[in-house]
Amino acid sequence: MPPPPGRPRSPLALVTAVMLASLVLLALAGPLLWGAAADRPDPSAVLEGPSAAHPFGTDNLGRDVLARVLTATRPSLLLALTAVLLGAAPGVLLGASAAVVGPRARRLVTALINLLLAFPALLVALFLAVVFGAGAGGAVLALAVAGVPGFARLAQTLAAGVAGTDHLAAARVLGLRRHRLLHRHVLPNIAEPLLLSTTTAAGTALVALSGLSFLGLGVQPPGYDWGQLLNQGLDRVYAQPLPALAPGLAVLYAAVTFQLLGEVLAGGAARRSPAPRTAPPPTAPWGSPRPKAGEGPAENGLVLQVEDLCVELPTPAGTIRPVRGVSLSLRTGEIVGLVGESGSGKSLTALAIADLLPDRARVSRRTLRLLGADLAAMTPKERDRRLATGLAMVFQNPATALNPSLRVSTQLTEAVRTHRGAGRTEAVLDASDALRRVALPPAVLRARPHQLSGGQRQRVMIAAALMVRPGLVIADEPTTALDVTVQRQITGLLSDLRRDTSAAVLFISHDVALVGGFCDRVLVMYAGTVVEALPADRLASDARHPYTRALVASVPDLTADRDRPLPTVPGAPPDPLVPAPGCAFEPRCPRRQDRCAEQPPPLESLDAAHRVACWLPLPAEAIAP
Ligand SMILES: Nc1ncnc2c1ncn2[C@@H]1O[C@H](COP(=O)(O)OP(=O)(O)OP(=O)(O)O)[C@@H](O)[C@H]1O
Repeated sequence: MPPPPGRPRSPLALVTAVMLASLVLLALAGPLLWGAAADRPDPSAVLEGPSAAHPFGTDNLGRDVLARVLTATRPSLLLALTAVLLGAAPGVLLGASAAVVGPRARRLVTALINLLLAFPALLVALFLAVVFGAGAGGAVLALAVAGVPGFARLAQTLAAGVAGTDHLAAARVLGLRRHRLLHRHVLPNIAEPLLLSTTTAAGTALVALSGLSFLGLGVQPPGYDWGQLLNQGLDRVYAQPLPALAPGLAVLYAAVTFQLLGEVLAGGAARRSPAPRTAPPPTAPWGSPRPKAGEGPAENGLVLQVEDLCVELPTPAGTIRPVRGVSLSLRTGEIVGLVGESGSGKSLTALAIADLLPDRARVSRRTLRLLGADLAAMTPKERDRRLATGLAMVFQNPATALNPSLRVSTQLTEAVRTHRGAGRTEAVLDASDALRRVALPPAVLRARPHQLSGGQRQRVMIAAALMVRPGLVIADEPTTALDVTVQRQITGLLSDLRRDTSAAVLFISHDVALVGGFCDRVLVMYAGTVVEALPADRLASDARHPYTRALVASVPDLTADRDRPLPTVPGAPPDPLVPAPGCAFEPRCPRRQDRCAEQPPPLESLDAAHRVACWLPLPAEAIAP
């Protein structure tokens, strides 16, 4: 338990360390030092009270009680720890599995845990101890089984937190199998709190085990543990309290030690802070060319084809339709921006394409083709495989998109090892090449995410995307959490990725200026639909939808009067629970007419490259250059 640098070791930690060390020493040395005295009967000193020779008296065979208590440290601790570990292992596996199994199995696991928790653990332990028969083995097994539901519930709750993280979503996109998701991504991230609980549970198990021995259900003579010594001492507790007090104090001492250990470990975990950050290196040019992207051939150059994508989500207030008939397509080597205000449905569109929406979401689409393959017609397994090899996601927050417990090398190599069957050395060489392409030194392979800056982490995410050689990269606000200089570096990297691998990039952002300067085409989303699609270089000068125009106008430029508030799109986005019968932008639109409130406008072509969904699009000449 090393304290964080510069912090004094707390007195509690010191006391705990001393208590723990004394217990360990006693457990190791007790039988050697006092074992003989503990087992040596002395008919001349039967049931004696405290004396200089026997500070805690003797038992009914004249054996020294103190020697027996000290010798019993080892079996008492070993049995308690065994019971905890035997209960924790299946409990944790059962609970944590809920984060990686399908919805039906998850419901089953939850129901099973709820059912098991309905029975009080102590009663279960007592009942099972009777069923298994009196003895140390039966008592340990009974306590282990009784402890399973508690560990399962704890692991389930902790794993639910990991289940919603971007790094698990990213690992799912990579198509990792369930057992790998479990032992690589879920268990390492819940290990710390589980360890803390196991420590405190060891104290509880010790008391419970002593209780069972005390009741005659645990360790049987000639073996003995603290509970059994307590039982023997209790017969004469009124006449001579010390023989009963000694094992009682030992149980208390060990239980308090485990409790304190849990407290100290928890305090240490809370204090542990990320390592100092280092500045990202400047963007370097790409190295040697990579093989072209994607596993399958793009159909007519089309990497992604989505038609009429709809998402429905049940919420406590009612069902919402945050994505309503989105159609989009991306060609090889194309960077397409998806822009819109917060809540317009950009992320849900991306998640629906990547099959990463929560189970309760209902998704429908007329067409969903990735690299020529019809995802909608595939079995879930085939779809997972196609998505894993054809699509890579780069998430907004690189801090959560990388698994904090794994080294960068593991995170980069696991997908290629899984899907391409690449050997470890080949995968590591590939990973170091991918890092070089995002201008990170190979030393980063040994780092854990918290040792990297935000920009470096996002580079690692892009390197991970490079590793699977995807045909399509979906980058969901990948630069939002980064400063402007690093933003430019990251968009530069994505451009290079497109150039060198021909991957198509769907770049999601609410930053119209960024998208206009970096993408080939832009799709503008409002209230779950695409309202305008046009070449990026025409965004600033040729947008025809009043909403797009308002978005563009809200971007400050260097000539903006700094004394005046920045322009915003007037009004608020519509309530997703109350869909408008007509154009969703109508209440905020300066050009609205009766028809706009009655009928939703279709997305119609203005020219070969420009489509707009508006009954009254702005005329070209009305727009300032
Ligand atoms: N898991 C969810 N459950 C219920 N509603 C959700 C869920 N995820 C998103 N929504 C709602 O769906 C709508 C669209 O959300 P989405 O995240 O796609 O928007 P966005 O355009 O990506 O916004 P942002 O730029 O803020 O990420 C919002 O109204 C949001 O509140």
